[in-house]
Amino acid sequence: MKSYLAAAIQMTSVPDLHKNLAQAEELIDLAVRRGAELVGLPENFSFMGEEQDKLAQAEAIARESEIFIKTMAQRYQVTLLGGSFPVPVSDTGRVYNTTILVSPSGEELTRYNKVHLFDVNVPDGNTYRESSTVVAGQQLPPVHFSEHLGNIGVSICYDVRFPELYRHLSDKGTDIIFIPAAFTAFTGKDHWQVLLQARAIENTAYVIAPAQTGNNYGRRLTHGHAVIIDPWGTILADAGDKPGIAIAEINPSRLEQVRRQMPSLQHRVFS
Ligand SMILES: O=C(O)CNC(=O)[C@H](CS)NC(=O)CCC(=O)C(=O)O
Repeated sequence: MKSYLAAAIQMTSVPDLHKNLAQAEELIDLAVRRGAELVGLPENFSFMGEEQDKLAQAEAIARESEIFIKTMAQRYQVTLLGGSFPVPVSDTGRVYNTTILVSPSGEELTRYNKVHLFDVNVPDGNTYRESSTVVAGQQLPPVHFSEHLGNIGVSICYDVRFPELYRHLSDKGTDIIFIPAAFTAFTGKDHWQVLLQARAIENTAYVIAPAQTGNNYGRRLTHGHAVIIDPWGTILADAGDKPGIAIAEINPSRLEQVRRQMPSLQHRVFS
């Protein structure tokens, strides 16, 4: 594993596929011009809108999102996480909430369907029923083993509240955890940073968390603050609340140093 720059992209995705893909390419271009070799897009990067609109356009969103991710990875010669996008599940009328990691040659390295669905009545009065349109994934997320970039584990948004998923990634040797998200503004202000730092600290791993921000559609407000966090829990970069990027160095000697200073993974009793 070498030292390199990684970027977490922050977007305000709207109910317009082509607008979102154009915004995503601009931000990938920015990240690459600043030297990033590993880049992540947020959850639902290619479409944020009413659930019924998303379902109606799911075939096109799925097809174009996947082509877009592979084309961008090749065009910009980066390893790219396609945050998440809907993928129709036959005979259900619903979709998976899916993320893929793609190599600079356009090859799919890993694929994961979000396991934990956001069915929550948020105290601000908004109700979320992700399971009404999304089929839950049935498999733990995969880890991609990379000689150059380190071992990369993936997850999506609401997963961040379930530490057992990350302990699984950690057991598989994960050095870098992706957590692309579209956190609500209401929960995000109190929980987002704390949860991300906890996942980084308890697994002594880097966390790369691309995010949605601002007013996506209707009354949907997302929290922003795409971040990159080091294995000590220090926030290395924060994209604030406007579309943009958080960019920071992923450094194997820092990883090794923190794992030496805080060997908690070696002190587990119940494993
Ligand atoms: O809403 C959309 O348009 C797209 N879908 C999402 O943004 C997903 C599923 S509803 N959001 C989350 O999982 C938020 C979790 C969260 O905010 C928390 O855990 O507090």
